[in-house]
Amino acid sequence: MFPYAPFCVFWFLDGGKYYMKIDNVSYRSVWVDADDGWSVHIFDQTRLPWSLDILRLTERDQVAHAIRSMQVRGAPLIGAVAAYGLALALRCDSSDAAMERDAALLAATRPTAVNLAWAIRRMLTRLRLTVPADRVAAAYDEAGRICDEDVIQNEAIGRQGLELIEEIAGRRPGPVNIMTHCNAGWIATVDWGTALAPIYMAHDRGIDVHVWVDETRPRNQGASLTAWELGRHGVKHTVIADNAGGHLMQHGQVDMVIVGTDRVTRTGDVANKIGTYLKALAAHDNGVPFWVALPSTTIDWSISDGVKEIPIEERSGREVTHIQGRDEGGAVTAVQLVPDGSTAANPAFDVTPARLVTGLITERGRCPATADGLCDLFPEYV
Ligand SMILES: CSC[C@@H](O)[C@@H](O)C(=O)COP(=O)(O)O
Repeated sequence: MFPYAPFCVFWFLDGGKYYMKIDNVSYRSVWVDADDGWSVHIFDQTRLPWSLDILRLTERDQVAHAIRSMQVRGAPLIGAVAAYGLALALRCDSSDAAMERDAALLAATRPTAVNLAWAIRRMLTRLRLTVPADRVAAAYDEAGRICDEDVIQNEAIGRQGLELIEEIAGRRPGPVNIMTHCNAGWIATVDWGTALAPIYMAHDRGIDVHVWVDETRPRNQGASLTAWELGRHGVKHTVIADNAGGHLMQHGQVDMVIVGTDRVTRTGDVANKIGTYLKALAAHDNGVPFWVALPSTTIDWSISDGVKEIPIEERSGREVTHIQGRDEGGAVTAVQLVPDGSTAANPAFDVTPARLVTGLITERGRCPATADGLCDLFPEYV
């Protein structure tokens, strides 16, 4: 068995079909192999920005491992990859019992991003109505639809957010300075991204945008993924220590903040990567607009109190005690930051209360982070 293919540009898609381009080759963040028609491909995000490796996933357990270890990450993308994981599992056993077991296993790989549970639920809704003999084909079809819809939604989010950037750019000369936290770009979704989609659109339309990229300790998704994405696309950006945000806001160097999210309550509370709450507090204190970009698949309509009800993932303390980087010889290595014997706590997400959120940018439009605001855009869920 040869589950991992080294990076090679074998998945060439007709130019311009997808937004994400790496060295002029168009990609999505997850795809089914064109030759065998069933194996699932992702970029190994634990290797970025140092190396661009494609992983070929052929079994349920490889998918579960990829999600847990954050080879794939970002709320919409883990939902899409888990959907394909169920398709892979059904290739081995498409009985009712196996399907329910495999779905539960995949849904439990990470707790906070609600897109994961949503995608598995959606797969089961269709597959429970499908006879076992037809389930594999139905599963690939449904996973493909989830991916296609994610792309459409993110592009729409981009258009909605673009209006905000255009409005700032029209007010005065000079760059529009946008701060973001973690990575909510195309590598966190199937394509486009959520928080970064408006930024890419603004850049492509010739608007002068500059992004303050929070490094996003402990796993540094900002420094390693957002900076990489923006750099590939030619978007001006500056990586900052997470603690620098408040200072920059106090000195008028931030026009707006846009972040993604892993789960939004029906009342507009926002769970996102740890540290987002502190950015929202600083933005509130300095009158800086704080926007959250999300597809509706990230809304958890069943809960109202984010602080009490959103499960917060606790990850290994080693992500705090150690840091990975490239040494001067070019080797990627991890080094210890803390004294021997010091322990570390690592809550991976926090909740920003709705009162600190200027508004939500969704595929259906922008709205206040309130139950009424969400209800106006998505009346069918209420
Ligand atoms: C479009 S991705 C939105 C969020 O999922 C993102 O901001 C985030 O917090 C990702 O966390 P991660 O732990 O890297 O999966």
